[in-house]
Amino acid sequence: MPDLFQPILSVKNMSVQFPTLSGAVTAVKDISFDVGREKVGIIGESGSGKSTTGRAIMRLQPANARVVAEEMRFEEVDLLGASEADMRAIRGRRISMILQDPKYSLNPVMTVGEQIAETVILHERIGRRQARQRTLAMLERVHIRDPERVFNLYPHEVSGGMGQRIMISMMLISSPSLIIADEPTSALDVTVRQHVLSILDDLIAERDIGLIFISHDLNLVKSFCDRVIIMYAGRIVETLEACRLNHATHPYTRGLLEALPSLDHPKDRLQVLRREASWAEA
Ligand SMILES: Nc1ncnc2c1ncn2[C@@H]1O[C@H](COP(=O)(O)OP(=O)(O)OP(=O)(O)O)[C@@H](O)[C@H]1O
Repeated sequence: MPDLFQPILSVKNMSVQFPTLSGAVTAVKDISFDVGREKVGIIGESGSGKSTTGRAIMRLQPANARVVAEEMRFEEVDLLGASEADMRAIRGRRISMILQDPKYSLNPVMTVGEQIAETVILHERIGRRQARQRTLAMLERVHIRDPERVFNLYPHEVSGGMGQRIMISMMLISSPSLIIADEPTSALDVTVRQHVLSILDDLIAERDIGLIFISHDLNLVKSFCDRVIIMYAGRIVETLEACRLNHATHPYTRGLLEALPSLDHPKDRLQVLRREASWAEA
């Protein structure tokens, strides 16, 4: 039985810089956080450094990016010192990433079933017949009603919601301990989104997986995650239990909460979000 409170991932004082023609851009500034077997949301407006954080953990940042940290540890692995071969063994097998649009993550010229089966064959070195059985079972697990038929479909033949369920099955079939989901449902409409999220929720609870859920949707993160990290201009300004989000003290988080539309208390005008340069400083 895994220790639910033991961090799977520990990041200490991580910064990420990109050289640009007009000088270095520090996209992530000195951030520290842990993730256990829990759902941690990372929230912040566009450009606040959420995706850069996710990619740096996977070591998938562009070649010119500079990542520095005091520590980046995933289970027993020192992510800072790991070789590219070590990372290839970790990506997809022990840490998986679910991105916004399955269209761009799935191979367009392979059926979805073949792609999932390939993943199992690659990671577990099992035979084709066994991989096919595992794939069909996993498709069923993400509530795909006719897995034999869906196995033979190409990515362009599936809807957005089904595509995302296929991605989830592909990312979970190798039983990772950490999943990084970057805006996984923002391309879906509300009812499909709820369905996809409840499937993801069941699977990660059943397997004690840690989840980093990157989003700009405060309401969604509030209801779906256990803890929320709020980023502003590359910094973590506040970390809270999701159920305590309404008691947030940082003025940026308060601004985000106050900008949410509410049916109970309709507002004539939405507030303009307050921003201060000092929040992005140490
Ligand atoms: N390859 C790059 N070169 C230069 N700057 C970059 C690069 N990638 C990201 N940045 C900059 O880093 C900052 C953080 O970007 P990032 O994509 O992590 O933000 P984000 O919070 O995920 O935003 P969004 O919600 O729009 O995806 C931005 O200012 C962005 O312009």
